[in-house]
Amino acid sequence: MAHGERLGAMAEVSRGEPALSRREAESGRREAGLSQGEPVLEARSLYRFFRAGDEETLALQGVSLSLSAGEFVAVSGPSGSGKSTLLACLAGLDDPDGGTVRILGERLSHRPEPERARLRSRRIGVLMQTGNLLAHLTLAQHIVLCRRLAGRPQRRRSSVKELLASVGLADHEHAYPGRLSGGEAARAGLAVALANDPAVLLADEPTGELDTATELQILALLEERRSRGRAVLVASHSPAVTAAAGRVLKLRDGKAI
Ligand SMILES: Nc1ncnc2c1ncn2[C@@H]1O[C@H](COP(=O)(O)OP(=O)(O)OP(=O)(O)O)[C@@H](O)[C@H]1O
Repeated sequence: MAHGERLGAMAEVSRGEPALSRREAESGRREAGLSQGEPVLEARSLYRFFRAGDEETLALQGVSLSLSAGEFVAVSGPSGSGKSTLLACLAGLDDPDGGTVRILGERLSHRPEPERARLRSRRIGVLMQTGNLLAHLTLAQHIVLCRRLAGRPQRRRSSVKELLASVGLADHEHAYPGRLSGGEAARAGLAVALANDPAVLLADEPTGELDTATELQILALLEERRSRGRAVLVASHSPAVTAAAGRVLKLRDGKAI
């Protein structure tokens, strides 16, 4: 069984629901307004330098990539190779010193922060290793807040529950992050990143602190996103992540190798 199929089967077991049929996957893509293979995120010749006194770090040196609907790509490379810097530029959390990032054809880089934030909130989900949740908000409040910030009209109240159920947290609508286990917090962070059903999910070491079983659960959920025609990019040191991805972008010293 191919790794993707194994992850799909795991998702099925973990949620007690059948794996997606081809028709369901196609309908997911249509809902998102994406066609299979359509370029969703494009980065051209990204450069990022950091200066501290006389020291200059060349964190990214001309990295290009294209991520399409229905793709799961891993970014791997040794510590300091530029993975987090790349993800931050792709998410519009940081601005590259050179090169461009486009999301669904619209330029994200070199725009004022409020415009980048607007595009990010509507089209990109961001998942980090930790720090995805605010201590004083329940999981339902996180999701409602993300939708409001994206200017989305409130959907049915049940849609919050459905989203939480999709990551196995149906009964945690009113839970605060402090009450969650590490695995639950990781899945809750994923639900929040998916609150606006983004075309692209960018995840930076999302499984770094998780045990193997929880890592596989998260990977199964990412694979399900991919199979629904969304794009997924994960920066990670984990061999399980690179094995789950359809393609791996390797970085060394800020360059794609
Ligand atoms: N804000 C910053 N100021 C100065 N240097 C930075 C900054 N952010 C990153 N760097 C440097 O840029 C290089 C790339 O860092 P980055 O965090 O992107 O690597 P990474 O591959 O994600 O590493 P890790 O796997 O350890 O998270 C490193 O040399 C790092 O020290």
